[in-house]
Amino acid sequence: MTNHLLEIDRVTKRFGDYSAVTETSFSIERGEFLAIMGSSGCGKTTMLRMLAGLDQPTTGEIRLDGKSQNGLPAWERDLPLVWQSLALFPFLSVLDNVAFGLKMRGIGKHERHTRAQTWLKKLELGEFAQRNVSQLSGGQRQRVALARALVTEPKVLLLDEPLSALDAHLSVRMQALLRSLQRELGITFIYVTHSQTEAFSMADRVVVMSRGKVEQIGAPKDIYRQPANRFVAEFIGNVNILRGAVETVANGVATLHTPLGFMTASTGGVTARPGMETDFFVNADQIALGLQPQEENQVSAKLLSYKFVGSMVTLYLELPNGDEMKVSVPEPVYDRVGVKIGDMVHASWPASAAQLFPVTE
Ligand SMILES: Nc1ncnc2c1ncn2[C@@H]1O[C@H](COP(=O)(O)OP(=O)(O)OP(=O)(O)O)[C@@H](O)[C@H]1O
Repeated sequence: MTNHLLEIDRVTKRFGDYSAVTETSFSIERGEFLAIMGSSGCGKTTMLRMLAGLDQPTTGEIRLDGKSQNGLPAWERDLPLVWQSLALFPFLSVLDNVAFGLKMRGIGKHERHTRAQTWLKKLELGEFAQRNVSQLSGGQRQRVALARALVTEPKVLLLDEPLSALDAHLSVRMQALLRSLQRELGITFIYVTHSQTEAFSMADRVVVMSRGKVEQIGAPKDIYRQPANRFVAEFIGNVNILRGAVETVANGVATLHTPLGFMTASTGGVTARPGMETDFFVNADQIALGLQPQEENQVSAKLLSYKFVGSMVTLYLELPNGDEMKVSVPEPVYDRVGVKIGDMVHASWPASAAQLFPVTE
């Protein structure tokens, strides 16, 4: 007997010659909020459709509570996986769209309308209850679809980009709401998104996919701080990737010979051998800026541009070898350093801010 709610076991889905999902394995726990994240066309929706029983794997197996679901259509499963879909009923009011699932369960009109109203209010849609869905904006429709999926309080809810049409403020509010509802109701959420902010702010674990394959699975913090490879590091985007040849290794720290001079980096458990060429990453928000170097690894670089990202400032520096380096600092630090475009500045970081990628052979 297994404790996993869902197991995806070496699943491949081909459309003709094209492999949309390739040899993918991972599991989902009961009550977990799992986000599947990746760029357009990487196979997220295909994976969700297979979990829902709307598509069948070409090879491999999907197990629910240890039982194979291969060949079983959605409606024959012991545990229905509710799919949050944007396809609302155009001939029904907003209220009746949301109450529809309750009507199908034989719940009386008064109760289903009261429950539908409660969910509409939670999703900030109370005033639209009597409207026709054709009179709603894209973002309002998305929230009606969410209310319709949540009103029946399913055990497992599959969500495909449910907040993509919302503006930034509303999206942040809805993220907080979804997260607290998911915890409160104990629903297992499988949530497909291309948005790192959504995935990282809500999910217990994130699956990062690329070209039909899983690149990394882990808690948001682990993916952010310990990207498994170059793809994840570039996709998550808050690191700099450097390359060097290992000179020495001692106490979990490698000294590397790089085009920018000698640098140190944590091995992160990788067996690094002298002479080995390897990529390593430096976290952009662990780099100190100043007129003098403050940490053991340092480069002097020219400020090319900067941008404000919330309360942080991201600075783009030109390194002596022509490469670019990104540095994120809190706004007061940026003000204190007082560097202007075209100025030279020292960027420095400790070995603990840098780490080798696992070697893929
Ligand atoms: N029915 C189909 N027939 C042929 N190819 C398909 C079919 N469905 C999906 N694909 C292809 O499989 C790949 C994965 O598609 P999928 O919809 O899973 O991507 P996605 O990660 O959800 O992308 P997006 O973020 O753009 O929605 C794409 O290249 C797509 O063109």
